Amino acid sequence: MTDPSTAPTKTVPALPDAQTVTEVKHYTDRLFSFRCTRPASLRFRSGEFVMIGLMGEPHPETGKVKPLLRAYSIASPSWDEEMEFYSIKVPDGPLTSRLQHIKVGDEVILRPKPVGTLVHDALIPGKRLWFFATGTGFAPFASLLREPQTYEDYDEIIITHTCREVGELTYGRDLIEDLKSDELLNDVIGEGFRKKIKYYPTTTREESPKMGRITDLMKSGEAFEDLGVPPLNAQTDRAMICGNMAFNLELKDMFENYGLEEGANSKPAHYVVEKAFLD
Ligand SMILES: Cc1cc2nc3c(=O)[nH]c(=O)nc-3n(C[C@H](O)[C@H](O)[C@H](O)COP(=O)(O)OP(=O)(O)OC[C@H]3O[C@@H](n4cnc5c(N)ncnc54)[C@H](O)[C@@H]3O)c2cc1C
Repeated sequence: MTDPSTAPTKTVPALPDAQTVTEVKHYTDRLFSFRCTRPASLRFRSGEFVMIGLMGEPHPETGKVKPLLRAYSIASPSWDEEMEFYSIKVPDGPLTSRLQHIKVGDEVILRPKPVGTLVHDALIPGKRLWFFATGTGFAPFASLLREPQTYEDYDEIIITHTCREVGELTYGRDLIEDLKSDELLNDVIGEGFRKKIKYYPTTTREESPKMGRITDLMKSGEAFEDLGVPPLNAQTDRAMICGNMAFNLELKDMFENYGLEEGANSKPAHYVVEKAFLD
């Protein structure tokens, strides 16, 4: 029998950068959102992402545990007292197969080093701001839609969100509905801010009022007709893209044809792109 006083210790150390979960909402069997406490020292620009995660399993021999971290867009605006994230549930995904089971009071790891290109600083001034998202790519725009600067800088904000099924639009739809009663935006911008928002959700598989990929709907001109705006041009339009790789590349190609140039933090221009996930 092993003497407990000499057995190797397998205690899990206190979590570094631990934050406490304050709210969890599930939307579909593939999507959920959660809120957690915000590190006191964390400053970020709306639209940026951080690394978040959970501790991995202890190594069977050494007992050592390493954090399992993934990039996540911050879905809450820069002024929020808490942090919000909008997440996929990948059934066999190393992180999200576990993260999807978090509950209020649990701890998550949050590395307080925000980065990203989907920020106002990476765009030059314009009149109309477009957000193009697929799936969880809506997350950075959930942050920017609650950021007063978005409404200070632009006359019109158009948010397009393409998902396979109607239920996958719920997080974005609820958020835009809640903006109607957003007191901070009302106080800072005035009640006219609501009139600046145009929301254009589409589905590709399940039947909904507007079906189709946004790229196809733009190529045919249908999206512009529905929205009552002309196709994008470098004088008036600025855009942020956050979707899967194929979506990002197709839109980039279309934007170059419209005469828009890609911007970056170091060189602001007409549009910016970020991947919603790695592949
Ligand atoms: C800059 C950046 C920002 C990101 N922001 C978010 C975010 O706000 N919310 C979020 O859920 N994920 C986001 N991701 C993806 C995230 O980092 C993880 O990939 C995701 O949480 C799954 O982790 P996992 O360990 O369970 O599976 P992984 O091993 O990371 O992924 C397994 C597979 O699942 C698929 N997948 C991963 N993420 C997604 C996704 N979001 N939507 C659809 N399919 C996916 C991919 O095919 C991937 O190969 C972001 C990625 C990048 C690069």
